[in-house]
Amino acid sequence: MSVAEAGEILETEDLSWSVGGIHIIRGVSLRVTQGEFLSVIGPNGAGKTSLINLVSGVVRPTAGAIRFGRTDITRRGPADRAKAGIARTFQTSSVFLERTVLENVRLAAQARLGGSGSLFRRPRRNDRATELARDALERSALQGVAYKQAGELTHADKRKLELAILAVQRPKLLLLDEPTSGAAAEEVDVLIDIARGIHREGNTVVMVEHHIELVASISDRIAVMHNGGLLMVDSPDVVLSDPTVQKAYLGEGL
Ligand SMILES: Nc1ncnc2c1ncn2[C@@H]1O[C@H](COP(=O)(O)OP(=O)(O)OP(=O)(O)O)[C@@H](O)[C@H]1O
Repeated sequence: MSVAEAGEILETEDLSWSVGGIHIIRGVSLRVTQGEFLSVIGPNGAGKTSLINLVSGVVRPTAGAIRFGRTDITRRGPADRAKAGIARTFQTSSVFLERTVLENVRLAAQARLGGSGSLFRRPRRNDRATELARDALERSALQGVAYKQAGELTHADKRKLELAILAVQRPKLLLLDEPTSGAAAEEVDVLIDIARGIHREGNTVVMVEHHIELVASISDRIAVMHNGGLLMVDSPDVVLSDPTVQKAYLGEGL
């Protein structure tokens, strides 16, 4: 059965990445199902961000393959992968700091709707892109700062804006690398709720995140990384009750 028939949107096969003779990712074979919320956990330096970098095309593997649907994307660059429908959080280049929050999300909406050379025209109150943008702002708890310049936002609001921009793009696969990092405790739940909302709209999400309880509450499956390899991939219940995982998160190391 092909990957697409099995309902898988992403498959990494024996994926490895070395830099200067150091093995950072070691033989990771992972399958992500269409519509799934998969979280990636693991100790600092386990290789979680590197895996996201490999899938989004920021770095190229030294061995192994990556398939997106039926297509082998192993040798494709990040722009090509983005076009194919893979989006990730850290693409700060998609945030225009001197434009308002609403304009930023509206530009993303307009790009999705097939806007061409008119991206910078003045937003009209009732056009479709503005409607989509307002909706995304509401779901991301950003209505109150819609007319603020993106560069003036608090850290947490910037993270919300990144999520709102991604949400409005409706990517086929959304890669979230620690969407709550640097956010104050009271904002963490809000950010995770936004991620949950994006998933509920039918998006496939792969999220790297340190807040284990939140990860467990939101994920269909959890992948545990350690030392560049994949330790296990299973349901939150199975993963969190695993003695090795418990040991790792109690700080005793593996
Ligand atoms: N470009 C690079 N060159 C050399 N080493 C790198 C490079 N990128 C990552 N590493 C190393 O690879 C290892 C894995 O890093 P990575 O950032 O993927 O881990 P992580 O699981 O995301 O960690 P954290 O939870 O701390 O963000 C680390 O030891 C890191 O120093």
